[in-house]
Amino acid sequence: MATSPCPLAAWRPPLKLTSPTPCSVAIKKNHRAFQVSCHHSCFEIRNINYRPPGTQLNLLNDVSFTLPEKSFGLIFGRSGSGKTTLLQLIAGLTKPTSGSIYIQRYSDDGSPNQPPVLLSPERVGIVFQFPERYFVADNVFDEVTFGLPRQNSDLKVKELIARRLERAITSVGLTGISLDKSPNSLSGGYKRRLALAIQLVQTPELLVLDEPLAGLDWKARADVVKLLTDLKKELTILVVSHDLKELAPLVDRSWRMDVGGLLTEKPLPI
Ligand SMILES: Nc1ncnc2c1ncn2[C@@H]1O[C@H](COP(=O)(O)OP(=O)(O)OP(=O)(O)O)[C@@H](O)[C@H]1O
Repeated sequence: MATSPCPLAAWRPPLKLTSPTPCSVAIKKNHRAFQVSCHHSCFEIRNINYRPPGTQLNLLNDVSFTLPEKSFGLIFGRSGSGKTTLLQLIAGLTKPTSGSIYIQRYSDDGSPNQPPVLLSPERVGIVFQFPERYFVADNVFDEVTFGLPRQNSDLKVKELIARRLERAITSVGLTGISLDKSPNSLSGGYKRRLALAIQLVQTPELLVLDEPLAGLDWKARADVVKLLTDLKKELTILVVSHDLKELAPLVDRSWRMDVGGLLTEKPLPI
């Protein structure tokens, strides 16, 4: 795979302006020079094609894009154009017909470390549209720790699970909720927080979310937007959504998916 210099060189605002750091690029704003800290890894989706089994046409056609770590990407576009399918491919739930997804790490001087590493599905957390429909446990504790080795009696493993649980619950703001509560008894907004905690407990590096605001009232939507704003400080987030106005303040990069599975980087049409 051909590698390119750190994509931050072509990065656009919004940018985090910081004091000079290693791996930084100088930009000028209002005639003053700033240093912009560089991202040290990027998720690189390269030439993804996908043709569902038994069909004649590609649903996704040569999809390529780059998402620097701790940035927020948004994919919008017509219903049925293949956005959800792309998220499922990135999360490793479906295999692309061709193409790959990498993590490219950069050294302090901004040059790419060789070679890029294939992104393993364990590094990706996916929250489906209406995730509450997939809750399986009787209480919040079991729901969040479902995928962890809870039967392991090793004290170190138990401590690790407890730490991860606490961290996930805290980072989604579920600390005031009893872990004995039924997931289905939570409000709409809290169910979405729980769905995020289920992924965060697995400590993903990339979080992909399908329509995170769908079906919520205005208050819950505002809560989820605030939560995603906080999570963005720690994680790379890729969202598929039709709710462009509400998510716009978070968005660093956006792409439009057109029918025929063609993805193009575009500003949000708002
Ligand atoms: N395995 C498959 N076999 C056949 N068709 C499929 C398969 N997977 C997806 N499709 C079809 O591909 C199209 C794109 O689906 P997808 O859900 O990815 O679109 P989308 O852009 O997310 O739409 P929406 O915005 O409505 O959620 C749909 O028409 C879907 O039925």
